[in-house]
Amino acid sequence: MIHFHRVSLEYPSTKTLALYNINLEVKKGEFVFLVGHSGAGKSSLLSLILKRFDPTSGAVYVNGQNLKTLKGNRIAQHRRRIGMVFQDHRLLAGLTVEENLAFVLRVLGVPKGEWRDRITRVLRTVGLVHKKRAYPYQLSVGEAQRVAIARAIIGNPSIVLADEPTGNLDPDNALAILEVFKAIHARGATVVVATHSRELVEAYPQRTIVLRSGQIVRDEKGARYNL
Ligand SMILES: Nc1ncnc2c1ncn2[C@@H]1O[C@H](COP(=O)(O)OP(=O)(O)OP(=O)(O)O)[C@@H](O)[C@H]1O
Repeated sequence: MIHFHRVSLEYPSTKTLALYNINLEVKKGEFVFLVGHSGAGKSSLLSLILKRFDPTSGAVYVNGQNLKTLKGNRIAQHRRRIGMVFQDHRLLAGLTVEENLAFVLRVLGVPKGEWRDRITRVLRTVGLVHKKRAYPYQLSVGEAQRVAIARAIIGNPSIVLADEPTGNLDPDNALAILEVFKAIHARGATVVVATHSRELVEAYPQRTIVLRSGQIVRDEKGARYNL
């Protein structure tokens, strides 16, 4: 589903070699933790899957498609098939929870008649049906992050990427977020979560890829890892 073939990424502005010779295969339906020190290259790797950048060398394939060959509208189409969650929730402040979700459905071109059911379904997944009329400022940080996940999955993406999704949360809230990712995984999505949190990795022993200075230094199933 996601395939990196000898991928390196150098940021031209600073000549930083963020990723070096990455070979990686993530299968459909897999759950992967991406761990490593700050600056190890986790966000850069996720950015390549989204085609925010092209690699300096090597190739990134998603569903068999070399992302380098995507142009114009097909890049937008590619990104719409991926649900992305960031450390900060990035909800639209002037819109309620359900309006934030409806906004995505409009962009995706989903017929209006389906909105209410789709919104209720994702809010049920994240346990926040009762907050659908709340504005982001009326939510706790953990709730806002769960809405952000609802927004990422409302288009039924086959791939969900998360960059430090629990970075702003206390351990209990972080585990609540993990439960949501587990549910998404259980429904068959491919999930890649970049995290600093050892607790998260230990709470859900899955494939764990350790990046160090832009290189993969470990890639194994299980909770134990050293950075
Ligand atoms: N847009 C950019 N331009 C130039 N250099 C960048 C850019 N983004 C990241 N870098 C550099 O690339 C390297 C990898 O950064 P990246 O953000 O991928 O690491 P990370 O593992 O996600 O770190 P963190 O855990 O702190 O988010 C770092 O040395 C960083 O300074």
